[in-house]
Order: sequence, then C-alpha cells, then structure tokens
Amino acid sequence: MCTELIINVTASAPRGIKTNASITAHHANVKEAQFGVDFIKGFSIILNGLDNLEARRHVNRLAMAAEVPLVESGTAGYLGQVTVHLKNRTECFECTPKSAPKTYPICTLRNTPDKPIHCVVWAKDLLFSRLFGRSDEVTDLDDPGANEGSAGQKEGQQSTSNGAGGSDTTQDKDQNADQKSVREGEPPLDYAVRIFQRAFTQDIERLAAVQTVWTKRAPPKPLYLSQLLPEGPAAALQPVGQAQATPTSVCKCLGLSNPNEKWSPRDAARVFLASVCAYFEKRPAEVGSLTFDKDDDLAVEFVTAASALRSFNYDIPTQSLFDAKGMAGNIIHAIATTNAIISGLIVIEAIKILAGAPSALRSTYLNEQPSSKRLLGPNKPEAPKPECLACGTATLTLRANVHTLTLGTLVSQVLKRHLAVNVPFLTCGDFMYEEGDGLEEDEVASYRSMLPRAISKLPGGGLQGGSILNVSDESQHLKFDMIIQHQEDLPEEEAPEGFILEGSAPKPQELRQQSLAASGEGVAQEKQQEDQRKTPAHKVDASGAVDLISDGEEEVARRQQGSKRGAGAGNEEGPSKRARRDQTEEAIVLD
Ligand SMILES: Nc1ncnc2c1ncn2[C@@H]1O[C@H](COP(=O)(O)OP(=O)(O)OP(=O)(O)O)[C@@H](O)[C@H]1O
Ligand SMILES: [Zn+2]
Repeated sequence: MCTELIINVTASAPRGIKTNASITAHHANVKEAQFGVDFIKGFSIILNGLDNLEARRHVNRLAMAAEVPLVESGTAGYLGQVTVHLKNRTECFECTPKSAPKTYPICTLRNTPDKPIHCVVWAKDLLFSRLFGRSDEVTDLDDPGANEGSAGQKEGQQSTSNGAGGSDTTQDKDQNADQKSVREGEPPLDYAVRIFQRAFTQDIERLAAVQTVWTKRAPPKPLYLSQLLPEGPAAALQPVGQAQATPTSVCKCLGLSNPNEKWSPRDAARVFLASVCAYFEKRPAEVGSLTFDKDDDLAVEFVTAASALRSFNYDIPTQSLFDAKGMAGNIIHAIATTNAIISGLIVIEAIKILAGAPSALRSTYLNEQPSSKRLLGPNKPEAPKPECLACGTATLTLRANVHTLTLGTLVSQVLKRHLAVNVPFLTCGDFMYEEGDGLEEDEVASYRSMLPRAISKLPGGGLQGGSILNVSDESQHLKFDMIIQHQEDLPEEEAPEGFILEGSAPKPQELRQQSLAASGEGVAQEKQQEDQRKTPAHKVDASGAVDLISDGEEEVARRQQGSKRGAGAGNEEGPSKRARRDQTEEAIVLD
C-alpha cells in the first residue's frame, strides 16, 4: 500500500510560523476519492515527495483545482529539482510535458528478448502478474507465450496460423488462461512444475520451431527440468541446513544467501519452483491480487529466478538478485547530499509561500556537474501555458488507425498511462464510457465488454476520423477534448504503441528515450542544459568552495537557516537510501 504523509502546518500570520505543528499521517493512495479537491483545499501548501509521474500529475491537478500552492521535488542520483506551482501565476507541473515512460515492444518481450532488461520486465510484468495478479486485469499482454511464433503481430490483428501453436483467438486465450491458473486440488509444487514446463520448455520449443523468426539470430533453447533437477523437484527443494522457507523468502533455505551471486540454471529453477510454492502455501490470500513490489523479497526472488531462466533460454547474461531487484524496482541509488539539498530547498520555497512572498519563489535544478562552479540553477517560475492539459485549455489530437485501436488501449494506454487520467468519463455523440465506484455491476460489465472493441465499432457510431471525444475526470477536476485522426498505417518508429498523441503530451520521439522524469531525473537533465545557459556568472568564495545558493535565495536561506552556504556538497554517496524511478517506467508496447 502506498503511503503519503500529509503535513498540516498552520501559519499563524503572514510573516510568522508557529513552532508547533500538528501532523496527521494518512496511509493510503493519494488517488483515492477521499483525497479529492475538498480535502486538498484544507491545506495551505502541498509538498510533494512522490516517486511516480502518475501520482505527481494527479496531485498537480488537484492542487490546480483547489488553488493550493504546490512545491514539487525529485531526486535521481546527483540530480535534483524543486519546482513551485501556483494556479494562474506560474506554470504547473504539467505545463512542460514530461517524457513518457520507457516502453518495450511486447513482441520483443514475448518472442525475441536480447537484453537482460527484457527478461526482467517479462518476468515482472508478464509472468508475475499473470500468475499472482488480478485476473480481471490480465490481458493477452500478460499471457507469456500466448503469441509466440507470431512476431511482428500488431494490436487488433488476429495472428495468422504459424504452425507453432501461437494464436490470439478468444478460445486460445481462454485455454492459455486456464493453463496458467492453478487447477482445483492441484498441489502447489505440481502447479509450479507445470508453469515451469510451459514457460521455459514448451513455449520455447514452439517458438524455436518457427524458422522465419530466427534467420538473423540463434533460436532459443528450451530448459528441461528433468536435466536440471534429476533427483526430482521435491528432493531438489529440500531445505539446506536448518533454514526454513518463510512467507517472504525461499533463498536462504535453498542455501542461496549471497544477493550478488549469479545463479546457475539449476538454482534458478529451484528458486522459481520454491517461490511459486511459497506464494500458494504461505500467502494464498494474496494470490490473485498481487502487484510486483520491490520490497517484497519473495517477489524479487521469483522475478530474479524467472528472468534468469528466460536468460538461459535466450543465451542472455543473467543478473544477480541484487541487480535484478534494481532493474525490476527501477532503483537508482540515491546520493544523501542530493536529498539533503533538495529537502532544504523544499523548505525554503515553502517558507516563502507561507510568508507570502511569491515574487521570491524559485524553481531550482541541482546539476550533476557544477556549471561555472555553481551546483544550483534557480529560476523564476515560468508563466502558465495556455495549452496545458492540467491548468489550461488543451485540445489533444490522437492519431491512430480507428479500426485497430481498441477502447481498452485508448483507456489504459492513452488516457491512464500517457495522460495520467484517474477515473475516465468519455462521451462522443451517443457513445459513453464510464468508470468509478458509483456504478452498478451490470454497468461495469457493460463498459468492460466494450474494451476489446475497435474504437470505430463502439456504440453510437463509434469514434471515427474527425470525431471529438470529450474526456473528463471528476476526481481530478479535469476536462479536455481529444480530436481523433484516422491514419491507416503509422510507422512503427514513430508510433511504437500504435498511436500518436499530439498536444500537451509527450512527443513521439520522447517515447524512445530513457525516461527518468518521474523521479525528477528526466526533468533535471532536460533543464540542466537550459539552466547552464541561464545561470549567471557567480562568485567563488575565498576557499574556492562551490556556491550552492545564489542571489535572492542566498539571502532567504541565510535568514531562515542561519547557516553558511554549503561547500563541496554532492560528493558523498548515501548507501542506505535509494531513490526510485517511476514505478511504471518500464511499460510494454505492442509492436
Ligand atoms: N499514489 C500514491 N499515493 C500515496 N503515496 C504514494 C503514491 N505513489 C507513491 N507514493 C509514495 O511516494 C513515496 C516516494 O518515496 P521514495 O521515492 O523515497 O520511495 P520509498 O518506497 O519510500 O523508498 P525507496 O524507493 O527508497 O525504497 C513513497 O512513500 C510512496 O509510497
Ligand atoms: Zn499547466
């Protein structure tokens, strides 16, 4: 469960701050309805310390709707930023579109992985969620091996018969789903063995037989459990020494306690089987509702093992548990001093807001390398952008093939993933689509049944080229129009996801870039160059120390902190703290 601490600091007068603060912690998802605009209006200021773009955009929209000042922040290694956002006075967090999350083509993940990250993302986003996640969220994307042999298939297309068993028909999907589900009365170890054989033996055998896929590279090699564990799965999982499997870890009991060690195929198979068993035997109530959590050791062990087995299939270098955890959890190691500097700057900006000094506000970017011996680049916040989705009146254009783009992709990828819409309400002529808690069961079922349909085939005439789709989200007080533009063939390089969003949305080419935006790094990197140009020449003090704080801020900081400016900061590593990139940074696209 996500947590966020909302601190309610009461300012007694414009220029003073009470020394006593009452702190109320809410352990919940900030996107829940209870934290809507009315709740936000009860605060004088919002200080964001979130680690994902989706939540940050959500809070930004609430802050704009409630007209509560927002101090946004993020760090990523040596980079960091603090930005300040006031409705109608400054740009909001979304006025500058952020890079979209890094995406991986689904066909690469499913059929032709060639990098360790492809195996980790496959294990985490496809296999883990398929086995332990919510069944109503399982799509064909989550079904490993379902379309093996149909490389190059596009969304909305039926795969052609390929003689390798890959198929995309509803019937086959049902069969696939059934093959991945535990059968009634099936012992967990039998289930784990069956899944192993399906994922690492049979699917690979089928795929390797499709010669057209392997003209330029070697086909994958199946793994056989009988060769890896000749003594039999049960005997291979016997605890080593006194250690026992726990609900949260199986590694120690299998004698694998070094997180930096790379596992052999045999050990990866043992961890895979043992971790599947542990979920079903020790945490059965959670099975069916799990999402990958890097802090759940068992999930990390499963993903490391599955990813290693997949890597052995494809002859890709494997990762240690430590490295796989970093990749799966999007962990980048934090620098203690970066976090300290950014925390200090958040407080400085908050004080300016509470003290009623909006003209002193600065958005500050912490550079990795001092520019003219200056680490911080403070700028006056820019003006709001009228074309902004969140604080202006944006009209977006969606270019796609309306006969193949499904409503499901429109909702989950275009609206939720790219535009951070929380609870979409869509209308266009007689067509309506709605989500939310207030719906009756039959309404939910009826809306869900529309998701697999191409948007041109939706009720009420569908969405065709030239249609204007009205999108709103009451939970974010968000409303905008989206013009649908039909385009029969979109080049894959331009539109890896099968659509192009224009307007206040990431540019298509940004989709290809490594995105660090959610943690702040992407933004910091983008701004770094700009700031280096803008940053005025500075003074070096007698000790040659780097001037951390400039001009107006120097004055405020001295007054408020009573401290001398820092020297030589940013050089120490903080091993105990990690910063995390966007949880959704690695996503999957159809190719
Ligand atoms: N939708 C959300 N609602 C509430 N809190 C959220 C939401 N999304 C993210 N958060 C919170 O944002 C915080 C981000 O902090 P941080 O980057 O330090 O991550 P962490 O999980 O606390 O620590 P680490 O990643 O270092 O292990 C976390 O406490 C996380 O729970
Ligand atoms: Zn804006």
